[in-house]
Amino acid sequence: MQKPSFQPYYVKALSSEQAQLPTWFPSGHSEEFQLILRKLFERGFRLMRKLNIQKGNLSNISKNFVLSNPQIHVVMLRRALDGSVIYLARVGSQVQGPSGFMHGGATAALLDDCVSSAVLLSGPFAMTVQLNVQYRKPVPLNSVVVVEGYIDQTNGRKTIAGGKMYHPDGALYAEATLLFVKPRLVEPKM
Ligand SMILES: CCCCCCCCCC(=O)SCCNC(=O)CCNC(=O)[C@H](O)C(C)(C)COP(=O)(O)OP(=O)(O)OC[C@H]1O[C@@H](n2cnc3c(N)ncnc32)[C@H](O)[C@@H]1OP(=O)(O)O
Repeated sequence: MQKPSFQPYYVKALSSEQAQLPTWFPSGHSEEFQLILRKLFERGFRLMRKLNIQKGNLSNISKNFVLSNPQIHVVMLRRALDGSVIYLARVGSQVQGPSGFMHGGATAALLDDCVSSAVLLSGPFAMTVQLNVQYRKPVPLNSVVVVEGYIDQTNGRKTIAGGKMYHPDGALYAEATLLFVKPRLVEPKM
């Protein structure tokens, strides 16, 4: 397998498999998972080029319902330019809502998680208080999606942010607007 011709990206796999990706493709993962990653990268990078992502950087990742879900393999990247976050995700067969398609709640959770990552990696702890999802096209099960999360504006304790979920070829599956609030009193540990 050839590396894509442009670097540098630093990526880390987040999945039920605990092993981390080395700088590039993993050796410790199952063949099936490596194949999934390759497909993700091949198709996802085309879109990332379009989105002008220059550097991916990941740290301080905590496991949660989405990122530790064995049915949702996520590779996460952070765009150095503006701190937006990209999730390349493969949705498994059990994340079903309508027959053959992804559950809308899972779509919302994936969008929330990706946008929350952008918010959390950019500033102080804040929680989602509003999430509005527009579902544009059904997402097939066992497919790869690209999710982008970005911050629109921060005003005091409030942050307005947005997220989009695409087919790797660029077709829009869903988009969301979110409001985050930095809690007044408690700062829960992530
Ligand atoms: C890399 C790792 C990635 C990890 C990703 C994890 C993703 C997880 C994302 C989530 O799912 S978070 C979980 C779901 N969210 C919650 O459970 C939040 C529940 N809400 C709360 O706990 C409280 O609302 C909160 C602590 C966030 C705020 O309470 P506070 O008492 O600190 O604030 P307050 O009630 O004074 O509100 C502050 C401002 O926000 C406004 N506000 C609060 N809730 C609002 C709301 N729902 N809609 C609109 N505005 C709201 C409120 O009106 C006010 O505006 P003003 O300052 O202008 O007066």
